[in-house]
Amino acid sequence: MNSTELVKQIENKRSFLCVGLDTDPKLIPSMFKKEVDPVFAFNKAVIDATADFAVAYKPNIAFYEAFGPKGWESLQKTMDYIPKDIFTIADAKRGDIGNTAFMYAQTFFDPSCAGFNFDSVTVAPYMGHDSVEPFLRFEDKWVILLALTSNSGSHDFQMTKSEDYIPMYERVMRLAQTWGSPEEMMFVIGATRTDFLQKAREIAPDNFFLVPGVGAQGGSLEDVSKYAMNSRVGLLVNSSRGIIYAGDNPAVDAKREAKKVQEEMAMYLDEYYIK
Ligand SMILES: O=c1ccn([C@@H]2O[C@H](COP(=O)(O)O)[C@@H](O)[C@H]2O)c(=O)[nH]1
Repeated sequence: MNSTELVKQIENKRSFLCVGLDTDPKLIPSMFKKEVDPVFAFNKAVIDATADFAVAYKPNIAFYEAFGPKGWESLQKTMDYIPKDIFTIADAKRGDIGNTAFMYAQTFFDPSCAGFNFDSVTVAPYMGHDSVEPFLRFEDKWVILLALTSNSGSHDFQMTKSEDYIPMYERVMRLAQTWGSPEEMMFVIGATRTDFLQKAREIAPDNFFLVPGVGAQGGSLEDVSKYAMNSRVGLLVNSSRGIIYAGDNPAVDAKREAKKVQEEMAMYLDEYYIK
């Protein structure tokens, strides 16, 4: 999916919500446990309940690969079920030397390999340009590079400053913009980093940001919208647990939560989105 299609979808749905499919078999409500594939049955119910309010789905790959072939199969069925006009993110946080990185890219982008056809994959920048470039070889696919993450450990490396006083996350964002255009590269900026949202937008004015950390992690949707929206919206805000585990019945509970977030987003689009 290209950025024009993504922005159009955001405008039509008045939403920049990404629903995280972090499906933990232990947390699936009992009504799904009798199904042949409880993970897929649950995801299907969540997708049915939230597709009107979401512009993206983000299965976190850890929740699927932990269960081997069965998990990969649940992921494949989930991907096949997601409506084709909705953006998809493989939250895999990959990163390795070039030839290995290309294999990872094929895994998620080339349907003739593992069968997946994700729009994007999250990538760790630590190994540098040749570990990211293989993901950029695929047309209309996106790299989502970790920049300033939502966890407390983000201080350990991402905030450290070199002799020129530039924090690591800023160096990553500036250099990575020389590797790929805003049409193929997004950055992960945690919603919990309110104090840096404005700075991140200053560093990368045109890139989309994938923003995890609202909902269960407590980040403010209003601050994200106020400080990081750009003239093409430029935001995909993720909520996983806050939506998918909102109650025992996704058709009611996940729907209610997704609708609530979408309505708040529509308000912020009115207030902060200046084309
Ligand atoms: O900085 C980051 C990068 C990725 N994540 C991922 O996003 C979701 C958040 O889930 P919630 O349940 O809404 O907290 C999850 O898949 C994380 O691995 C992140 O939280 N922070």
